[in-house]
Amino acid sequence: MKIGFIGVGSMAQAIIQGLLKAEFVPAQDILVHSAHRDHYEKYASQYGLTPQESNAAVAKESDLVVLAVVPAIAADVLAEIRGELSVKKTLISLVSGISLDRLEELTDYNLPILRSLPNINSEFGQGMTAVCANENLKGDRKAQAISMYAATGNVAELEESQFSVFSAISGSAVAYVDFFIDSLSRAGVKYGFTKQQATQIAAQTTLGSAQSLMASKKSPAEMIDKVSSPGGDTIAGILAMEEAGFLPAVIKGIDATIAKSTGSN
Ligand SMILES: NC(=O)C1=CN([C@@H]2O[C@H](COP(=O)(O)OP(=O)(O)OC[C@H]3O[C@@H](n4cnc5c(N)ncnc54)[C@H](O)[C@@H]3O)[C@@H](O)[C@H]2O)C=CC1
Ligand SMILES: O=C(O)[C@@H]1CCC=N1
Repeated sequence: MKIGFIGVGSMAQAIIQGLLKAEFVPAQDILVHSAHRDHYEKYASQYGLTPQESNAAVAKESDLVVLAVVPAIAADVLAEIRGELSVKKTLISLVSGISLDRLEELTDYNLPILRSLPNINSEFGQGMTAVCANENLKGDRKAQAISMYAATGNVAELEESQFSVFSAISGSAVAYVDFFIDSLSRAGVKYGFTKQQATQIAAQTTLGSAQSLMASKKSPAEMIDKVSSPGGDTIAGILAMEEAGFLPAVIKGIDATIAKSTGSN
C-alpha cells in the first residue's frame, strides 16, 4: 500500500514519523510533495521516502492520498489532483474545518473520503485522531484508511458535527497542555530552578498525572481531592488558581479555538 502526503509540514511529518516507527509500510512506499522542493526532497532523502514532482503525481501513485495543507489552499490543491483521484483510492483529509460535503464538492461525489483530525502526538505513537468516513468509504477500505491512524495512536470515530470541538480539545490542546507545562516550568524558574530542570519536572508530572488518571478510572475531580490534603498546600493553590480565573480562561481559549475553526468569529 502506498501512502502519499500532499504537504509535508508539522502534521504530515508527525504522522510520517509515527508510521515509520510503527513500520506500518516500507519507507519508500510513503510519497511526498509540498510547496518547497528543497525541503521535501531533503526530508524524503533523510528518511528514505519517495519524493514526487507534483501533487498530481502523489495522487496518481498512491492508494491513500493524504491532504495535509492549510485550509486556505486546500481548494486549489484539490483542483490540481482531482483528475488523478478515483474510486480505487481513498482521499484522507486532515484539514481543519473542511467538511466531507465540501471535499466531495471540490473533487467528486463518488470518491471514498475519510475526514480526520489527528494531533501532533502521532509522532511518538501517542496520537488521538478523530475520523469520519463518507458513505463511499466502507468495509475493508475504511478499515485500511483508519489503520493508518491506529498505527500512530488512538482513533475515535465521531460525527462530523463534533469535529470542531474535538479539534479544540485535542488537536489544538496539545499546545494548550504545553502552555500549562511551560507555565509550571516558569514558576519553577521564578523560585530558582533552571528552565531545563523545571520543564523536565513539569512534563513528567503532567505525563504521570494523565497516566494515573486513565489507569485509576477516577474522575479528575476525585484525583484533585486525593492530592488536596485537608488544610494543606494544594487546596490553597487550587483556590488561588480558581480566583485568578483558571477554568474560565481555559473555556475562553477553547471557545476562541472553535470560533476560529468554524469561521464564526
Ligand atoms: N499542526 C497540527 O497540530 C495539526 C494540523 N492539522 C491540519 O493540518 C494541516 C497542515 O497544518 P500544519 O502541518 O500545521 O501546517 P504546515 O504549514 O506546517 O504545513 C503545510 C504544508 O503544506 C505545504 N504546501 C503549501 N502549499 C502547497 C501546495 N500548493 N501544494 C502542496 N503542498 C503545499 C507546505 O510546504 C507545508 O509542507 C492544516 O490543514 C491543519 O488544519 C490538523 C490537526 C493538527
Ligand atoms: O492550529 C491549527 O489550525 C491546527 C488545527 C488543530 C491543530 N492545529
